[in-house]
Amino acid sequence: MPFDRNVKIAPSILSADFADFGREIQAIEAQGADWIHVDVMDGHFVPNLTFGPPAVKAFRKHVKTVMDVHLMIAPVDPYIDAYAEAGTDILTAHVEAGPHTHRTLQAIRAAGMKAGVALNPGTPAQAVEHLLDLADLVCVMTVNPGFGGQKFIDMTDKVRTLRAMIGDRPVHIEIDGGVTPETAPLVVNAGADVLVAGSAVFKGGSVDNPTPYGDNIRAIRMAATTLTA
Ligand SMILES: O=C(CO)[C@@H](O)[C@H](O)COP(=O)(O)O
Ligand SMILES: [Fe+2]
Repeated sequence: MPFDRNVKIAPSILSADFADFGREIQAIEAQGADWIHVDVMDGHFVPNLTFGPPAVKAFRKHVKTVMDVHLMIAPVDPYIDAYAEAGTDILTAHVEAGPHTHRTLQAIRAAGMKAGVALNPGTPAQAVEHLLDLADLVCVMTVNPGFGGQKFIDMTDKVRTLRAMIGDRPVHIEIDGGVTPETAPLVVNAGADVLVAGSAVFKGGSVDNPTPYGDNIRAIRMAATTLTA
């Protein structure tokens, strides 16, 4: 698969109807989602609990695009094979989740997935500098992880630093948290190419009325690709 530098919108199903994931995934893909973002939380690394490998495997049956799994768990390594087996395309682990992220990223690739590394807002870009040859994606958190619907924390300078560090390597920069048509241009202008959005995509719509999902995705994409440098 050639490296895609265009802006991609990855709706987070954390904001979907938890009783209807299959139809929600179908609806957002039909409405223009590029990737599907799945937030895995363990109630330990973050103060919230969501899904594990069996649920992710069930989502896979509905995902036709790219399944982007964001692990907010510690430890990570014992679960890597289960997420590969569940059909994950991109598996992202936090650099704060353990002392051996280098080994974790190697194991993710060895299991046949693309490897991502995420940074909390308080973690500097330099924390992942030594990992850039092992990563396909760097996820810059623009909220403290654990919940959808939080206010965007401006990490524009970190994104710019990372894009310069990455240079010509084929590494995506994903932004996660508080992405809206107002905040998207800031981070895309700084070098991000993947925008996770939960509340801003799902607001106003439902599986029986999915048109607002498409309107919301288009509004973010339009704002993000109309740059004001
Ligand atoms: O990883 C997380 C939160 O920890 C995210 O993926 C959120 O689910 C994004 O939600 P919004 O901030 O877009 O509502
Ligand atoms: Fe996420």
